[in-house]
Amino acid sequence: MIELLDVCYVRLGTKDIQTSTDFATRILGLEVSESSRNSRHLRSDERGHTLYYHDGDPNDHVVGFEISSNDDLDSAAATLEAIGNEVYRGTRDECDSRHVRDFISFREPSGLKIELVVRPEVLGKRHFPSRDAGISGFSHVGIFSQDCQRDEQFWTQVCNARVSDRIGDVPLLRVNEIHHTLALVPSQRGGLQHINHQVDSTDDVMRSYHLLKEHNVPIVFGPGRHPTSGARFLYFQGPDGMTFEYSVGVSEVDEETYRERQFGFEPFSLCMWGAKSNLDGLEN
Ligand SMILES: CC(C)c1ccc(C(=O)O)c(O)c1O
Ligand SMILES: [Fe+2]
Repeated sequence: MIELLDVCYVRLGTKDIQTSTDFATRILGLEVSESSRNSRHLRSDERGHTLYYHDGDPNDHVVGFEISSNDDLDSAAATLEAIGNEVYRGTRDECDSRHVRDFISFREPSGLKIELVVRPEVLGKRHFPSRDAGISGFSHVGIFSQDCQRDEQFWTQVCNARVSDRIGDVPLLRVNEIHHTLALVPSQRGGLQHINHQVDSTDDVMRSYHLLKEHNVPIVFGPGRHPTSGARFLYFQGPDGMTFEYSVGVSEVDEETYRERQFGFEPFSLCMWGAKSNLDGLEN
């Protein structure tokens, strides 16, 4: 079994690196930690980077998950190969560009590229965001799934993720004590569905709501509150059609006593305040 410790970064191709950087810094509220002509590393917490933009195809999405050691990386590669996945081992240069000691990559069943990384870099220098969005860190991702039941099996049976809740057949999966680190969202395509950053307070969610509207950033869902994790949330659209979420108050799970819950596939399961969703794959 592969043991995922946490999600650690997202890598996105973009048609326009400058527009994406402006959005990430001036709107979303991240900090550029490294810059080259055709790439940007961006920080949201103590980690060296949690989002990476590079010149390239906007459909090129990668999600990195931390695992604990090189031994675990070797056994993850063997497990994945044994079930028919093609596994690629990162070169020294590729590891350096990710600021990790080692990584392997493969594609999950709906086709999204996943990197399993060992020892992602943390910086001693204090994170200093470019705008006061109140971000406390990168927290979870939504992944498009062509078959939620099949993909849930992969994440739970191969990667030891646990179901915290299901909304219909949409599972919210945890890999540690946080309510969820990934959500599978039904779609004909694969790739990333949304990128979540936690913020400090409901005031931060509401302040950003007004700022985003002033900047004509499309609001996709919210402000609202998820009955599943309990988080107050706001979803909005960034460059290349990517959806971002701010949320605050996600619950933690006691592994010994928690029992997964089944929510109906209906609007109030997504927002207990009654906001309507325009999220791709979850419109209501
Ligand atoms: C996948 C969807 C939109 C979803 C549902 C519930 C939560 C939560 O409980 O926090 C999310 O963060 C989601 O993104
Ligand atoms: Fe989310």
